[in-house]
Amino acid sequence: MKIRLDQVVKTFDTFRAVHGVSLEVASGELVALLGPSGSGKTTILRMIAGLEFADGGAIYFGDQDATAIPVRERGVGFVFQHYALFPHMTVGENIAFGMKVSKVKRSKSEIAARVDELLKLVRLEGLGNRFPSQISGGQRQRVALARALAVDPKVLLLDEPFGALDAAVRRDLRVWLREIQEQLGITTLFVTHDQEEALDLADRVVILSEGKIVQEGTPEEVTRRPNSAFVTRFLGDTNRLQGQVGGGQVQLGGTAVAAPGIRDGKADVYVRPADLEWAVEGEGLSATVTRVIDRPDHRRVLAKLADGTQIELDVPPETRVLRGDIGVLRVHRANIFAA
Ligand SMILES: Nc1ncnc2c1ncn2[C@@H]1O[C@H](COP(=O)(O)OP(=O)(O)OP(=O)(O)O)[C@@H](O)[C@H]1O
Repeated sequence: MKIRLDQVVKTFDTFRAVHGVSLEVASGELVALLGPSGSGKTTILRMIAGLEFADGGAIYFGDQDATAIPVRERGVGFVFQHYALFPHMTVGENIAFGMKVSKVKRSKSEIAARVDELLKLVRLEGLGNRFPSQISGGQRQRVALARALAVDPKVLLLDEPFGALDAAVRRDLRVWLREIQEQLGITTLFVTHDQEEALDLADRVVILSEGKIVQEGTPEEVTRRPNSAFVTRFLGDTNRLQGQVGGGQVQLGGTAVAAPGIRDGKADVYVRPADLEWAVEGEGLSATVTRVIDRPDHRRVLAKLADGTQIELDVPPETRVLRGDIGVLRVHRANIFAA
């Protein structure tokens, strides 16, 4: 099922939370809505589900205007971060709940067979008789997904479903969710404020700020070609340097970095920590190391340029670098915006 939003607007009292958002999610696609807190992600999802009404624009399910489709008939499965399971029901009963209240009548044995099938799909075979308090947080979110999938939704809406879980469990669940989504081919919208999660999971990422879409594209497009300083900063750690563009290049400490399509004049040059190289001598920006932080797969070096600018760069874990060392930084890649 394809979903299309056309110039959707939502205002709460006098506050406009969503400003004319247009968006298309192809059938079977997994799209992440990514943005800082308050950017309107949840409001957009709730409007698609029919839990909130748009006060401008339109939402289409396939070619049909969604306002004409009652919430229960939209065929939407929802999983929220805090969409608690019914605590007094077993895992199996939780999964069966939607089927029992659905307009589509199923026999007891049909429901039991479907519950078994879903338990297998979410890899919780044998746990059907446990209560939610007797399983882990990650397992509970898998039950929540099975419950959402029980009634064969055409669209799956996930609102920070792994938000409350620890980092390692989140990563496992991401891989698992992607596999299930591909297996079922179900159109999915996933809300998150976690860049890594969005980039890992999605076919396409839609970045929101203050109720507006500021960029959308594949993970590769948005990471390699962010269209603004906001997107560049939001997608990950970055350094900001001042530069002067001339003839399609910007000069940084004696090295030229390509600045295609940027008009001559002052520019902000954003450089990710991994796109800087540390050298003891040679051409580059002179810097003094102020701190070294060891991380599992690299060393993060904090350094100061001659003009006092603080810089962060990542070097391989075995690099010999100490606080107080003086060297040079070379820029390998940058995102440049006219200032
Ligand atoms: N029922 C409501 N009444 C008034 N304002 C609301 C209501 N729901 C949301 N808002 C406001 O609309 C804006 C967008 O909220 P929304 O929950 O959609 O953002 P979000 O991007 O999902 O944020 P988060 O990541 O924190 O969940 C916020 O400023 C929020 O305070």
